[in-house]
Amino acid sequence: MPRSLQTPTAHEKDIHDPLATLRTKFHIPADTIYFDGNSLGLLSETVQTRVADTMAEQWGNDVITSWNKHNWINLPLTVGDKIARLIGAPEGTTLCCDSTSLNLFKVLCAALDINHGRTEVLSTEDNFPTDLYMVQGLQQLLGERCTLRLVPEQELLAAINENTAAVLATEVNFRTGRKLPLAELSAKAKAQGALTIVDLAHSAGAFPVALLQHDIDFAIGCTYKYLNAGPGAPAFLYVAPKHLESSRKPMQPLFGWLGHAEPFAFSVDYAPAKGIRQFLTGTPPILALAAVDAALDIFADIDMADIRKKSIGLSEYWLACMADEGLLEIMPSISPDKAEERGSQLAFEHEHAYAICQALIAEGIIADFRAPNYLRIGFSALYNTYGEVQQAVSSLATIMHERRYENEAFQQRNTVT
Ligand SMILES: Cc1ncc(COP(=O)(O)O)c(C=O)c1O
Ligand SMILES: Nc1c(O)cccc1C(=O)C[C@H](N)C(=O)O
Repeated sequence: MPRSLQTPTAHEKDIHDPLATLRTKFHIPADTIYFDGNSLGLLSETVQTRVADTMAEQWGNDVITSWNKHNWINLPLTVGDKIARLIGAPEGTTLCCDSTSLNLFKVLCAALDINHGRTEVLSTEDNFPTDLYMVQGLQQLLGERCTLRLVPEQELLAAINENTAAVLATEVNFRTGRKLPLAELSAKAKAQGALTIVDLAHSAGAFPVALLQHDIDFAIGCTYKYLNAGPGAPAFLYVAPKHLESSRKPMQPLFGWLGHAEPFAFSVDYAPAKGIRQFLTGTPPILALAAVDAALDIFADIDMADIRKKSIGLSEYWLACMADEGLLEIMPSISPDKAEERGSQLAFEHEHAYAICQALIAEGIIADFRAPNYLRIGFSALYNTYGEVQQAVSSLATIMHERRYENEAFQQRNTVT
């Protein structure tokens, strides 16, 4: 059925939005409409206050006693447990630490070790590059014990076979927004004796995830997108309970002292801590972790199903507005047509996508560009409104009709796009 605007209006949709009040928790920059929460989520007052307090009270006044007094030492685990609730993971299986890239390295090693008769990491050609680079780096280290096979995303399921040690899949494609069917992926992997490693960078906080239910072996992801924990905030890592329970030797090779069974014994030889703690490496970045902790508090009373519902509502409305303006013919969507097959973003193709994005930014509408020629729009159910969608698409229409992308100033490339 063709999408059409009809009723209710954006204003009516906003009035009836059950999540509408959450927007007031966020700092919305003046004269800005922000559709880039899929790259960097917005700052909330909750985070700002907690970081200021952690700095002034805990670091400032309680200084080193805070490791015990404020339980800093266990923050990667307590924050990890809060993330666990959003990704369908049980307590004690998730850590908040390091970057997504580093965490991937750790779980890749664990997966190859568990499935040690096999060497193949199977992934998609269009995966986020850092995921592929981490495998390539590991390959350099392990030689023949690690191989990488890349297939087109739509062939991933069929490509899993008896040689596959681990399937490495990003649930939501960072360019197209296509959402892979984790349940089917996991079932096929299990049937072939392969393990699953899932990158949830564009999933956590964007819609419900059910890691345990889908029997996923390992997961990683970041907290600075839909979880709004701030630029470079620590990432997360999940290991299925069955692997944590059955491990008899260190599961990963980065033997940091805080992953040791007794870090304050300061012994010469490494012995891994029990459970998920052994995936820790060095001293946690407390200020950044405090930000993640506070950012997660915003999700405490929210049903992730409501977030998903609104995210779909916003993206469908965006498409309806574009259809109404006649924009989909000149900049077609490269995202799946069915909302259930998308994450929380849309992407559109146009040869001048970069300049179009810059022209939008000049109007205070922040989206982003991804090479080679895609305009990406990320929807955050916590703070975006239907009114913003309407206004942004109307500006986009003006930019396209006036061909503002031909302006040279909008064609100058920045280092970070
Ligand atoms: C799918 C995916 N994985 C990983 C990353 C980034 O990893 P890191 O946190 O190590 O920079 C991103 C975005 O930057 C991403 O989109
Ligand atoms: N992590 C980023 C950064 O440090 C600078 C600029 C952008 C990012 C991103 O998160 C990119 C993002 N993963 C993407 O989907 O394109």
